[in-house]
Amino acid sequence: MRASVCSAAVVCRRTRGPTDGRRRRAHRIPAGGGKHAAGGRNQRQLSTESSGHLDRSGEQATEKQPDICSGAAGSRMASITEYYAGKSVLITGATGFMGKVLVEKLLWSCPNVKALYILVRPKAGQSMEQRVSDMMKCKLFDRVREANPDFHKKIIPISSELTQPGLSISPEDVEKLSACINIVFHCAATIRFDEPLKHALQLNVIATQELLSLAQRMHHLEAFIHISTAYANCNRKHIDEVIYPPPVEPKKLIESLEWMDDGMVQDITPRLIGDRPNTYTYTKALAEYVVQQEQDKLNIGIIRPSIVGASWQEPFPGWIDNFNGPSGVFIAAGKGILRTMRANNDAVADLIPVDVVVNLTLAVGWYTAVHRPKTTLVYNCTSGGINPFHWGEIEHHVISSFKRNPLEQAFRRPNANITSNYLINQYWILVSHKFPALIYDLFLRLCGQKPQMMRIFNRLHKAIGLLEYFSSQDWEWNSDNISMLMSQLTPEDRTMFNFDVRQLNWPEYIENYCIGTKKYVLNEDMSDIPAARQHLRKLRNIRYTFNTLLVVFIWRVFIARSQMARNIWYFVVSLCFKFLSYFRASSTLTN
Ligand SMILES: CCCCCCCCCCCCCCCCCCCC(=O)SCCNC(=O)CCNC(=O)[C@H](O)C(C)(C)COP(=O)(O)OP(=O)(O)OC[C@H]1O[C@@H](n2cnc3c(N)ncnc32)[C@H](O)[C@@H]1OP(=O)(O)O
Ligand SMILES: NC(=O)C1=CN([C@@H]2O[C@H](COP(=O)(O)OP(=O)(O)OC[C@H]3O[C@@H](n4cnc5c(N)ncnc54)[C@H](OP(=O)(O)O)[C@@H]3O)[C@@H](O)[C@H]2O)C=CC1
Repeated sequence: MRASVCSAAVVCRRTRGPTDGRRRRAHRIPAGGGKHAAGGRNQRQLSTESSGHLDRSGEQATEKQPDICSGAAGSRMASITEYYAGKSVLITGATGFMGKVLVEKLLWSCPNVKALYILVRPKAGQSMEQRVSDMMKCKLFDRVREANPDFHKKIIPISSELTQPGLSISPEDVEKLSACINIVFHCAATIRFDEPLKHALQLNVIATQELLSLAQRMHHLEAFIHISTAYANCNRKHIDEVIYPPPVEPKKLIESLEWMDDGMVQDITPRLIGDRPNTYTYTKALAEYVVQQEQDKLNIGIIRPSIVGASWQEPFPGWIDNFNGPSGVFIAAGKGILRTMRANNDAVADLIPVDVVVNLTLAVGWYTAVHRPKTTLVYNCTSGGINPFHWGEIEHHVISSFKRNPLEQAFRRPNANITSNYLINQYWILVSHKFPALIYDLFLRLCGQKPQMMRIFNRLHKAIGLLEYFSSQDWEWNSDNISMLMSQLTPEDRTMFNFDVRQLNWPEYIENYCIGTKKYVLNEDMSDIPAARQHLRKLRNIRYTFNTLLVVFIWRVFIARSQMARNIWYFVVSLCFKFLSYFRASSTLTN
């Protein structure tokens, strides 16, 4: 029994589980027809688990798993903060967008967490140590740094390249992790939509399998939390909190791809992914299945966030550090480059702030470890069913926000036209993207510079093409498990680990999101806004002048070629003249 696990909770052995008061009141959680009963797992696995987890080689781990539960009447569950006190946590993908926010929130809200082990690889000429040190200097960690300047001592980097056998973790590190880790959060993945299948499979599926094997060697593991995506099953319109049968048995796919060269894999990829739009969603679906396969040996929770956006509240509103998902679209629109896109104005834009996902993740870690649900619980972390907001509304708020807080050196004034009609979109691409790009590149050539706008648009069209699948249709996610989890939290936890998106004010969120892209992705200074506004005014005047010249030019061409155009022109001019004379005469009379 580990007294340090939590001060207020009753710490009890698993063998006591089923007879324990709170556990007997098993939660029946509706999840797409499947029944999950918290506590039931104890009964089912009593004989194995009361004598410790089996490791991969079948040897029994020496120590029994501690279990926290509310036992006798009058005792209470550990709060989330209390639960993480004294715990050692393993995080993959900690250098990524979501991982960083998870690390920050753990350090902030669970200051007594014992250690955060993070799997990191050297990258882009930077050593693992250098990367972690840079990460901790990031503005995201300001409040943590202020509260505890030594916070970095809790972060223990472990060198790991997830695509390598055994995750390329040294035997010493494996020993270390096996001995101390209590909770695993698996966030690492390739989230690229154009990832070759072999690589996506390697990282999203095989690395997950490797991590699960490592987890089984951890003597004190209480929960394994896997981050999936709400779009893993985007080939369905209604998505329950269940794991659907995989499109193919992962083991068979892995074996088949092993002997194929890259060209062959590329050829069969469309056939394999079928009605999914990319290798990302396909491999994430396979990963869910792979994770679920271990549910008899591990306490597992799966979180499926939808489109993860900037932070809503924590550590401050609008934190974002990448171009993924909608962020790149917002920036391109704010720069006045992107002016048309295929999206359904009336479809729900299922954005979810990153801090909501992280708060839910920590709550799921707590719930999975403390309640030990009988089977893997899936949490659809979405906003559309609870507080819907639509792409048309997003477009309106993004554009108006960037007009109020413009980005520096915009190409054109922000203005957008989203449509679900292919032909209309093609028309606007021609008129609003290609034509201005051609003119600008011509201008650059005349100035002796290298043309660049057409190249930028080609890249943008490729990126947008990959996103349109998600912005052109609606999905409906069941989120009963989220509601169930919320009902399990104390009022304090509900505030500190807030994942209730009913409170989210979308226009305010979008405004902060746009400002966040300016400040943290583009590193632009807010003090430059007056100059940026001045630049937009200049662009507007250029546009008016250009439009006027264009009309005059076209009209001149018509007049030169058509008698009818000349007649209309004389008629309009004489009409204007008559009006002017009339107004002059009437104003002379009144004076
Ligand atoms: C008309 C305007 C109206 C505005 C309002 C309407 C809004 C509609 C928005 C619709 C958005 C829909 C979003 C749906 C997202 C669904 C998400 C599903 C949820 C998930 O589970 S996963 C997370 C999402 N994943 C992604 O978003 C990844 C997508 N990205 C890619 O797959 C690749 O990046 C891409 C697009 C294929 C490009 O590849 P490549 O050309 O190789 O470029 P790199 O990625 O290597 O990037 C090079 C360099 O450029 C930067 N970059 C990337 N994207 C952009 C961008 N859009 N604009 C500017 N710069 C960009 C990137 O950071 C790299 O910079 P470095 O400095 O690192 O070199
Ligand atoms: N962003 C989104 O909109 C959504 C994300 N998700 C899921 O959330 C999770 C986190 O996503 P997000 O933070 O946005 O993704 P990021 O791309 O920002 O982060 C990915 C993380 O995985 C790590 N990683 C990738 N390849 C390797 C490798 N070969 N070896 C070691 N580490 C590696 C990256 O490390 P490095 O820094 O070294 O590259 C990085 O830390 C993913 O599982 C994703 O599927 C789900 C729904 C939406």
